[in-house]
Amino acid sequence: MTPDSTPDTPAVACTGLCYSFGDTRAVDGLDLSVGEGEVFGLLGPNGAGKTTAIRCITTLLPVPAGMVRVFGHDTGKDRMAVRRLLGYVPQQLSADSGLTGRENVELFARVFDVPRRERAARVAEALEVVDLADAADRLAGTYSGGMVRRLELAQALVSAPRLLILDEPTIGLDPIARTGVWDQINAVRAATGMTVLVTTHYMDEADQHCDRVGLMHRGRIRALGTPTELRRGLAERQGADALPTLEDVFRDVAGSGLDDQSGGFRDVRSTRRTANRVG
Ligand SMILES: Nc1ncnc2c1ncn2[C@@H]1O[C@H](COP(=O)(O)OP(=O)(O)OP(=O)(O)O)[C@@H](O)[C@H]1O
Repeated sequence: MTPDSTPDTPAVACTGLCYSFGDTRAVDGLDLSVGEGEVFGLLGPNGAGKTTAIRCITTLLPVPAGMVRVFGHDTGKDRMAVRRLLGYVPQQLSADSGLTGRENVELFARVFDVPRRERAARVAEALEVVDLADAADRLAGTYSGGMVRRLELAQALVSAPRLLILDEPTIGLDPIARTGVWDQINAVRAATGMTVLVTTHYMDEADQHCDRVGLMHRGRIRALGTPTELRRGLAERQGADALPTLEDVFRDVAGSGLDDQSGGFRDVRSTRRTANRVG
């Protein structure tokens, strides 16, 4: 616990967060609270503002309007304290193909100030957790897309963060590799009680793995709850017998906006970005 936090202090609290790129209002008054120990899914189409919000939470972007706190620390005033508490797996490639898996994780251990004496053991442990111990001394450039994603997870985990933030961790992976990545995330969470904030386009994954989800559209959360609450809520509003899917819920919330310039759930843009990333 930090000096500013109590057992009820949320892992992440955004209040009225706004961020613009020129005339584009990427995040538009975002209110969000993620409880400690939750797996929270931030969902939405391309351009909804998910990555921008995540970058504000991770302190990579400033917070020009509103407030963001991580375990009670103001990201504007206490940037280093926030950074020490979190592990971040960005959409862009963060592993170096010219280094071995172990060397990649060692690099992160040094950057995140893992004490020198503990470093080798912590690196080995992180690689073991993501099931890469046997491949640890191979060049990352020889890894499959799923292995690269798991290596990036090990990089984020080596500093033993209290909050793990993953931006589209499974996009572009085949279904077996997607399951593998989620297995590792769930295993770590079960072992450590760590809070997980994840963005994804895959509604089925959010439904299966997230305790709560926030459906984001045009810079704001438009619906919030457990996947089952949101699906039951729509069934009641529609008087439907069968339970709708989360994707149905999102279409109901976002309406025709999904078909405009913001893109659709499976917009090719992100897939292409990831194909480049792991290629
Ligand atoms: N560096 C930038 N410069 C200008 N506009 C940007 C920049 N980054 C994002 N935007 C714009 O801000 C809006 C929100 O983008 P953001 O990447 O946060 O959305 P997203 O929900 O993460 O989408 P995706 O799923 O494609 O990653 C979009 O309209 C996008 O075009």
